[in-house]
Amino acid sequence: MRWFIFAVFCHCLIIVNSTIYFEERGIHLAKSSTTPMMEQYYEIKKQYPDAFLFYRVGDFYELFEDDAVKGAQILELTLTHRSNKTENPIPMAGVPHMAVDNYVNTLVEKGYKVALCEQLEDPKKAKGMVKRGIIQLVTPGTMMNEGPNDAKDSNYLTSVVTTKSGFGLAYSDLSTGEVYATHLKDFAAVSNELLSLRTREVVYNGPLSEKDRDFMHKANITVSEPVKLEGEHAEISYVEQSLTSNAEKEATRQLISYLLSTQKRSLAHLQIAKSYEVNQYLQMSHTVQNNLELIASAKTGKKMGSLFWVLDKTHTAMGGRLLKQWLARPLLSVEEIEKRQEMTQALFDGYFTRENVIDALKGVYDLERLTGRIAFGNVNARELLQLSRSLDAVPVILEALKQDNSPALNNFADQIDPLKGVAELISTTIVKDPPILTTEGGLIREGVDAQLDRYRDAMNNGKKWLAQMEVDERQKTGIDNLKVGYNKVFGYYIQVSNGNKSKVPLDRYTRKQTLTNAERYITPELKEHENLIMEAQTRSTDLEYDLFVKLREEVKKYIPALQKLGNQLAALDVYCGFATVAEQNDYVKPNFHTDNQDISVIAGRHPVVEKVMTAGSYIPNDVEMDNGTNIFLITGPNMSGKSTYMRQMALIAIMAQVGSFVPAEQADLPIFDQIFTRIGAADDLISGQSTFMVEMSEANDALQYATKRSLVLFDEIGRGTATYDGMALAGAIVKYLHDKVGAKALFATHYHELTDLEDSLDHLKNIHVGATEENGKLIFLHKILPGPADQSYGIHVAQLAGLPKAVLREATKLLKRLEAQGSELAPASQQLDLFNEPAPKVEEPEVDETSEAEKDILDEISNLYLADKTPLEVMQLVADWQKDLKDEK
Ligand SMILES: Nc1ncnc2c1ncn2[C@@H]1O[C@H](COP(=O)(O)OP(=O)(O)OP(=O)(O)O)[C@@H](O)[C@H]1O
Repeated sequence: MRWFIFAVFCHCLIIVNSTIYFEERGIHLAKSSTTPMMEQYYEIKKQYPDAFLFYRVGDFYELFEDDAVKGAQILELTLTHRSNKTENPIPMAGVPHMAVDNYVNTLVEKGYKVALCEQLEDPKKAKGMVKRGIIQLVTPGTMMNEGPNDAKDSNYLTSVVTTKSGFGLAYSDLSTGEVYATHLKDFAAVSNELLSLRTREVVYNGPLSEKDRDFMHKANITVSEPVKLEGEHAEISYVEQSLTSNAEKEATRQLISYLLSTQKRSLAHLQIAKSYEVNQYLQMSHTVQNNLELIASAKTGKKMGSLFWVLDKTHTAMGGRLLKQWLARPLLSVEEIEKRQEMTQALFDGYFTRENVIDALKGVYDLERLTGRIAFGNVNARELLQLSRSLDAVPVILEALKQDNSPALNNFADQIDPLKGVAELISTTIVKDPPILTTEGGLIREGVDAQLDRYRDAMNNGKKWLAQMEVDERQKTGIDNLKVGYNKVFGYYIQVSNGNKSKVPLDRYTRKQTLTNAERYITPELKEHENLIMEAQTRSTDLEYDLFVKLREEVKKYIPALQKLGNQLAALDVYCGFATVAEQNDYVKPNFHTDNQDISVIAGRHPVVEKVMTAGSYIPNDVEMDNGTNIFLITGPNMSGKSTYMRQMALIAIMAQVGSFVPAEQADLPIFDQIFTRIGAADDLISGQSTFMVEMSEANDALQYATKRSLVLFDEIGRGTATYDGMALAGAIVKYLHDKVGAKALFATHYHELTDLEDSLDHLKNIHVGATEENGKLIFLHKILPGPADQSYGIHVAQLAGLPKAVLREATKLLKRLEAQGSELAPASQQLDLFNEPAPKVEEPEVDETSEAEKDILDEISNLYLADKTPLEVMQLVADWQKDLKDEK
């Protein structure tokens, strides 16, 4: 903090007289409007026109011109001018170099890029202008510092290339070095992938239409130009080695080229790209994932209330990130799912094993990101120690896994290399509690390097000599409180309080500094020893840094092994979490069958809804879709639990295919290939479509792309338009799903007329959510029952919501009248046949039965200004109205 205040103070001095500041550093301001320093600045800025240029001057990074104006506003910096002498002063703002990360994060979080320009030589040794250059371009997709983001979030940079047959797409999280590549047919698939990955930045080689640009802007994705790199790059050939598709290779090369050119260093942690196909996993569009609230609540955008919130019992950031990846890409292969299930089951059964593993995992740091920092060259000694402590936890984990009698756990342990050598190397080199800075010594243990030990001896001897000098000088001078001290400006000195000044032997002592209460002196001997100590200190600090770098380089060799270990521990963390959640929430292991698409879930629950309710109050429900039933048409009052029931089915399917246990007493499931939803009124703000348009496009997606192996959830389709339109569309959609698609579908509706479809559609079954009326009050049973609902209770729900009584009375009257007219106009059978014939033209119903007297009274009431009346007058008025009404009858 003190340093920070000092730095800010210094910067103020610069602002007061920047000319002195620059001249002190040997930067002479030219009389003309452009100085050599500014010329250098403009030269560098020219290469990075779309980035904020942070230009290092001494202890500050300076922003100039527009960057300064804009930066000062965003970062709340003081905007000043570089020189008040020139006619056109240059706007300038600065940030202390020690605090630069925060400022860079803020800008990059907002979608900007930052070019960090460093002094590439020691300003004191520089002849003329200090050499400067860009050491890194920080962009939204390459940000490594943990900003406000959760450590459990990945930060992806995605590269997209257009090819003859479609698109190649590759993405990477620079902090962990993971790389994935795929190829896609159309831009819609690309957009969906970008949104699902929550990518922050896309490097794209093709032209963008106005619409696509708008999409990127709304989705908060920064679009960057590809960079062509000269020459061969080991990283590129390493990463792309296992790719076969040209589109994927091209996208990967473009990705790595961009990373290398922005980071300006070798990136030894980039991993071999993993090729994937979107249809290798259970496919869900970004909207479906959002609607089902897999990672975040749709309302708040926060973790709480999502499936991730329920399932995330991980203890490492790596585990959290992996769980998110798994939830977005559930598996299709029963074999692979069952492998995950075996691990979950074994940890579920082995309580003590799990507890021991979890205890050890709590001591494991983010190995994936630590390895990233090692490769990047910005790891410090404390982080290396974190790595070694994490590695110390591995033997404990292995012992726990090996002692368990589960073959799955034993096998898992056999695959793990604890990298003991790395842990030992670090812990025997680095001291127990090293400083954050790597350049000021105090990092390396004694006994590691003989030369370093010699320097340290020299320093210690020197210090001993100083202590002895203090004793000797006290004796010689008779000054009891004489002290030998040290400060950064004057070095070692002898301090004598003012009261003893007269005893100072001025023939030997030279006065150096006067304080209020004391004087400070030096002697030639003192300076001689100071030189010896200082030299030993500088040399030992330099040597320590070299030894540290050597250690870092040594650890670098283990990066692939460390990444593999990080992955294994992350998976183990997720399995332990699955087992814990299953135990705490009473989940069961689902079974899969691949010969048919029958669903049998006994006493299923919604994992999130049950979690926010008081224990035991959630009513479990079955989903039995067999014997050729493909569609459940669900009716029932609002608020009874239709949506919950449908979502519950989808979440159970996803949890099952991820390898988790599920909230049910028993679950026998098929493998779903895709999930489609049309749920609620979650407006799709990114596509800029109207609510009804979104509703129809989502319905269209399902009708076009769903297969017999898909799960479709349609909630109140058609309600976004006029009743008959909506009903007609809903009916037609059900029929199409039934006749042409054959997917498993849950279809909730308020159009009771649709329930008659059961008679004509063999694979459709009516079910409803039970409710009863007691003393005029609606009681929700939340229980799924066979057959259609008898009425919709909409008005009861409106009553629960507290609508004015007058509205409820009027609605009830209208309803009765409409029901009566409905049966007159079209007998039930005819109404239900709506989908085979054009909608009957309905005469506007006559709804106004109010008598003249009633109308007059209502008029009077609405115009009555109560503040003008006394209570007695009001009573009189009411009596008059009663009389009028009686008279009319
Ligand atoms: N099985 C259940 N057990 C207990 N409570 C439930 C159950 N299902 C739903 N609920 C409760 O009822 C509320 C409303 O459920 P839901 O939104 O699913 O109703 P809905 O029938 O879809 O309503 P609408 O037709 O108005 O959309 C839930 O938020 C939950 O509190």
